[in-house]
Amino acid sequence: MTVIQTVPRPSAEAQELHNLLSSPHIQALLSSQDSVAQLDYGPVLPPLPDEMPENEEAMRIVCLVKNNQPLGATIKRDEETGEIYIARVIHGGLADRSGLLHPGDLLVEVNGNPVVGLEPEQVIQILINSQGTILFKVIPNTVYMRAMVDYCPLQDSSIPCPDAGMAFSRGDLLEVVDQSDGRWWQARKLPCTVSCAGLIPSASMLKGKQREQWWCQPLQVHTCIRPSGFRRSFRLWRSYRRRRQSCTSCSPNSSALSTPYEEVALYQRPPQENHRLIILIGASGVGVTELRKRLIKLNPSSYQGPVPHTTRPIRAGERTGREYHFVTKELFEYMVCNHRFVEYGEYKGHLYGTSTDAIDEVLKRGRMCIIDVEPHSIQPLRTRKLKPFVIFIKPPNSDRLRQTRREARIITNYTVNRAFTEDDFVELEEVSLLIEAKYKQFFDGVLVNDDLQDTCMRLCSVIQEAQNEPQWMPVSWTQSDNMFH
Ligand SMILES: Nc1ncnc2c1ncn2[C@@H]1O[C@H](COP(=O)(O)OP(=O)(O)OP(=O)(O)O)[C@@H](O)[C@H]1O
Repeated sequence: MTVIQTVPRPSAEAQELHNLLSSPHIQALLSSQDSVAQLDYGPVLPPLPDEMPENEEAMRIVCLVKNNQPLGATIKRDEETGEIYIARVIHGGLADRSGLLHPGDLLVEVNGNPVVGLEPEQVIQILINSQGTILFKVIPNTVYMRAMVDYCPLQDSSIPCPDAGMAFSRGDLLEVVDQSDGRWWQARKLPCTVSCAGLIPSASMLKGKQREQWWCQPLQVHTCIRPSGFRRSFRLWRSYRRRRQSCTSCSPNSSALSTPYEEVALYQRPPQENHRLIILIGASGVGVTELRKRLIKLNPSSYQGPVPHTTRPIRAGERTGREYHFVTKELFEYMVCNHRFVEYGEYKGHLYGTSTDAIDEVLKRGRMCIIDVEPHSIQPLRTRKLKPFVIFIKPPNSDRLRQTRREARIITNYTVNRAFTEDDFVELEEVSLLIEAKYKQFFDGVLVNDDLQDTCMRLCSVIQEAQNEPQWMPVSWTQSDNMFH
């Protein structure tokens, strides 16, 4: 406009341009553009506090600009702990529109004032007294769950919007960010790569689906793993294994109807607490016994296996409590009736078994107890007391498996000790896939047993991490005694 004004005789086009630019609409548009370009809009949010909490993810800092509207959230006090929680978020209110405050969030500070122990009225007074902006520090009510089933939104006709759904498979760690809807939750998969959450069915919804499926199927698909695929060796403490031929996958209380999500929390074992039980799982012949043996040999003062019980007569050179606990048949059967065994079986007319007491004995001595069990024995061992850490031992790829086991010997029947055959390898690979498919939700770690020495070292460090670093485990294992009966 300035340039046009300085032209002595502007053309018709220049005149028209001048008229256009001086119209009120264009003037308003230009003025807005200038304000935005100069960041000339307010109010200005204060900078984030310097002292950020160490665990940044755990704490959320919410800054809201106070206007004439109410905040649109109610708070409540936990009478036992004195903690203040967001009770409700009123739809359409300031808090709701911010999307940053949710029911169940723990309120830590309001404008720098710690609120724990205060009466809700006192907290409200702080809000009333504050001017301009309000700074909240909250611990979000995030729930972490381990998926115990597989889910695919594209195969679910009941999902309101399949594109908004999130697929997950057993063992995945889910951060559930919204449980306000009884049927559809919102969650992210961890470790989180996308910030946008997806829809997943709620626990009750998924349970309903499982029940429906179970009753609708005319015949249950037989998914059990051939018993012959399990441990075949007949060595010392596990010689009883062969008699275990149960099929647990086809019974109604199998994983098909188990809880679809397991709430988990990060837990660090306090140094004074017993070590976690280490469970090794793997297809027969993959090297579980070998690894376990090597680990114990490497550091016998740290690692130990439980001493099994047997009814077979004691032999010369053996000592009760060392090779076995030698007991009578009556005592053994009494222990079976009282569920004292993790696993037991019969071999050549004698009973053999691993008892929970034998595991406790190792743990009480301050050592790490390493056991290997059939996969279906994992579930009964998953207790708050033992806090088991399950490591799945996997074979390497086909070529490496055959290469590395060229010199290896397997004990297949009684005392026969022979080289691996092609059939052994095929069976090992098949069974390994089946175990992984059916039990992977229970695995805390997976190790590929390629080079033996290398696997042994990795096993060692995984176990150290399991004992000394925070790990995800069921919330029920982490709660204090008075909350958990
Ligand atoms: N990484 C490896 N490289 C070479 N040989 C291995 C490796 N891991 C294990 N082996 C050998 O393979 C054979 C079978 O291993 P192991 O006895 O530990 O199997 P397992 O998983 O305990 O099965 P089972 O209970 O049926 O005996 C053993 O001779 C062992 O030394």
